[in-house]
Amino acid sequence: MSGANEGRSLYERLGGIYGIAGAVDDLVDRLYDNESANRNPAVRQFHEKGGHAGFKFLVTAWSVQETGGPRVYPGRDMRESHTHLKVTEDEFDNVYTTIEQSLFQVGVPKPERDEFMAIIESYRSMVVAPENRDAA
Ligand code: HEM
Repeated sequence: MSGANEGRSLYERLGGIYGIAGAVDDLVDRLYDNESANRNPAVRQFHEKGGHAGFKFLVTAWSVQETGGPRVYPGRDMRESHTHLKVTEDEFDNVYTTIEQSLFQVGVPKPERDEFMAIIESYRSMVVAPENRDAA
């Protein structure tokens, strides 16, 4: 017997554009208000510039593409867009947990949450600055 999810991409199981955009809407609002994230001066400076709507668009498009949806992401790659922020492992963990909270908040079931979080984890080494990386 085949499972209910057989053949359906993570993108489809997350509810496509509407589902993903809804989760990112919640996530970006949390991140902009996240005091721990804002302790990083470069992150705070970016957040103080505003631009929530554009950032939501970029993160939605990235997530759509990464989960097997249409290739719509027009932004920079993960290394290029984070190098200047000098992200630490702790800061990555903080954002990771915030993403998980948003997925939970908008009702994404555990298997899809776990699958999405594995994608996020796979980008850790590109987002955390080389000088801040824990020895493997
Ligand atoms: C795997 C985890 C992450 C993903 C998928 C992600 C995704 C993105 C995307 C799609 C962009 C836009 C790229 C562009 O401008 O073309 C971006 C930029 C940015 N990210 Fe992340 N991010 C991650 C982790 C983090 C972490 C851990 C932090 C902070 C601690 C962070 C803070 C920022 C900031 C401040 C920008 C704007 C940089 C600028 O334009 O000056 N991100 N991220």
